Amino acid sequence: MPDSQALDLQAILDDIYTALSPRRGEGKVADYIPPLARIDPKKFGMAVVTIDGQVASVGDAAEPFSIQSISKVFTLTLAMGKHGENIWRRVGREPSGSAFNSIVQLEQEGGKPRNPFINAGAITISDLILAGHTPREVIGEIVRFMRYLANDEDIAIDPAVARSEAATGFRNSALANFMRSFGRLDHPVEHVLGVYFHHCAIAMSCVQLARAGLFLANAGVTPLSGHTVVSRERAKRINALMLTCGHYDGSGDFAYHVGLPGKSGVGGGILVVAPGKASIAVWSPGLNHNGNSLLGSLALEMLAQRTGWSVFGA
Ligand SMILES: NC(=O)CC[C@H](N)C(=O)O
Repeated sequence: MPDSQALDLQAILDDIYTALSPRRGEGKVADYIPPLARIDPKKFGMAVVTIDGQVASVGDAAEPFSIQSISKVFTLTLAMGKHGENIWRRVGREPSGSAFNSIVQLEQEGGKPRNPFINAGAITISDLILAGHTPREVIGEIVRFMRYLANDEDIAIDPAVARSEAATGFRNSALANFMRSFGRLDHPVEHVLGVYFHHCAIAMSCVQLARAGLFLANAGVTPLSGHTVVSRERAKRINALMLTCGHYDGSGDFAYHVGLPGKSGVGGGILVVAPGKASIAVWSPGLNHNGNSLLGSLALEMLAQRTGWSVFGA
């Protein structure tokens, strides 16, 4: 299999774009957050940024979209930075096998979420990063972290999406109150959800997202600045969680077809890490039955086949 230097990534992305063009609009756009329901279902963007600095992109790769649950990779990174391995007292690291917003398992398991990527787990992570801070400070910190990682000051929260999530987030509110009833949140539910809704409402383009994920592909060091974001060990662990839990109850299927650590969001984005090679982001708003981007998953399967980047072998 060729190394990434020898791959014509732009040609690969162009081929994927052409092959999937007739299928644009397939899947179901998330409609429980009203501003997401208004996004053109035919949007499609994809970007690959290699650790040695190559950038390839196609379609709507420069257009910001709501990153939603992809933000959970970055809040997990911040929480690990603040609390280290102690976070595992509060949240598990096993695939849930149930929907991203399920409440059933949470009751059976005493209010301890299965992993940091399902909604209950990410709400717990928001509670952890709130320690000693106001919601406003923490929200600012998360946005600054995204700007720093992507090396791009233009990244911001979409306030309409954040407001809408707060207005319609009955299920998330139920999850948070439920955990609080088990004594599993340290801060007021409104504060925790305020942080959670705002980080889900961050808007980024595929290019910005792929740049932000580079540290996970490069053993914890972002090649954009040369800074160490996390240790090599921690980067591996975050990738492991993305592989096993990043697509909710579709994580096994994603590993089977794509074979790379990835994290999806209901905005239709997916961030994928090819360790030692590249960071990849794709955006196509139509979702499959697990709430993961339908065409995005197909595009990544095609990319993994063409590049030989699967972590399970070329
Ligand atoms: N899967 C997702 O992207 C879900 C995130 C969304 N903000 C929610 O809480 O429902």
